[in-house]
Amino acid sequence: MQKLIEKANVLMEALPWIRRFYGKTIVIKYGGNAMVDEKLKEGFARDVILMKYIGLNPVIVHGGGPQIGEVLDAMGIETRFVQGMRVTDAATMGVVEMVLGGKVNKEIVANINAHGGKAVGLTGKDGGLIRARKLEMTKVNPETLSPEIIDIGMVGEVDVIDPQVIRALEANNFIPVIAPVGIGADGRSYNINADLVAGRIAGALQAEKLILLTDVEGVKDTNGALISTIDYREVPKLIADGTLTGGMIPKATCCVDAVREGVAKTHIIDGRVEHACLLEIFTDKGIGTAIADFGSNQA
Ligand SMILES: Nc1ncnc2c1ncn2[C@@H]1O[C@H](COP(=O)(O)OP(=O)(O)O)[C@@H](O)[C@H]1O
Ligand SMILES: CC(=O)N[C@@H](CCC(=O)OP(=O)(O)O)C(=O)O
Repeated sequence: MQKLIEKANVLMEALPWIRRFYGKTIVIKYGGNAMVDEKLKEGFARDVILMKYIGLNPVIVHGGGPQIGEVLDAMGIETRFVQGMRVTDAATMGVVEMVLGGKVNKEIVANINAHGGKAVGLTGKDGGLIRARKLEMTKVNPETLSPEIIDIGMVGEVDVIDPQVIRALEANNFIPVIAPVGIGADGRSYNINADLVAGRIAGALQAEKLILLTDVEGVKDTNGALISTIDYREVPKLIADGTLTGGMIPKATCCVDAVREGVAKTHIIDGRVEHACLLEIFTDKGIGTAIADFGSNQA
């Protein structure tokens, strides 16, 4: 009997959060282990469906860097990254679009639908969702010490998000699943980092939350301890002092941008944990690192 009461208590813990987030949009960047491990994949699909059934509006933006890498390898096409971005020539762009917009996107859609949801897959081309422009990347020349533009091909950044197609899907109870491929004013496809797309979509939708799933517990301090909350104004300092490095820099920066655009709270959480999204949204303590406006006097 006690066990049953404990189960009821767990459900009751969720009640204030369900009330608070009812009708609200939650943008989730899906990637890493959560997208390859069978058990985690199933758990993610069920989490998203549960969210939808209790009245939240989940919007999924997915990555797929490793999956693109595998296909490029099999085709004998070399790939390299500059400042975390894949150098994307015409042949690579073809593979990116095929893998992200095709295989990866449809697998996620099929997984959600197999568990009772109604997901619809899109790329940024559908409904004019993601208007992109070429990413101008600069690098400091070590000899002249002046910044130089380096050409990394068809890598884009988000110019404008037109959320109309997402609103139309939400209104009809569909779950949008978005591949990070945009279209330029020139009609060409652009390969965009998935975290950046998730951040801008969250901003355009004025989402309640942006959740980035990754393969670490969250943001850690220099001793390796998890930092549970970070005021968004502190992020530049954490980058400058070397607490945040590598792939965590664009993630945290995209959280800061989303907060600036009006997203109430952003989270970097561990996608290796089963039901990570539910634990973040519906429990009092949550998991991972929250980046938001916690007030400027917070450490
Ligand atoms: N302060 C930090 N806390 C946690 N991870 C960090 C930190 N600084 C750098 N990292 C690195 O950032 C990585 C996450 O970024 P990335 O590999 O790009 O994630 P993903 O592939 O999930 O998009 C972690 O695996 C870790 O190596
Ligand atoms: C420009 C650029 O690097 N685009 C990424 C898009 C996919 C992505 O972001 O996937 P992850 O989230 O799994 O890294 C790429 O080509 O890998």
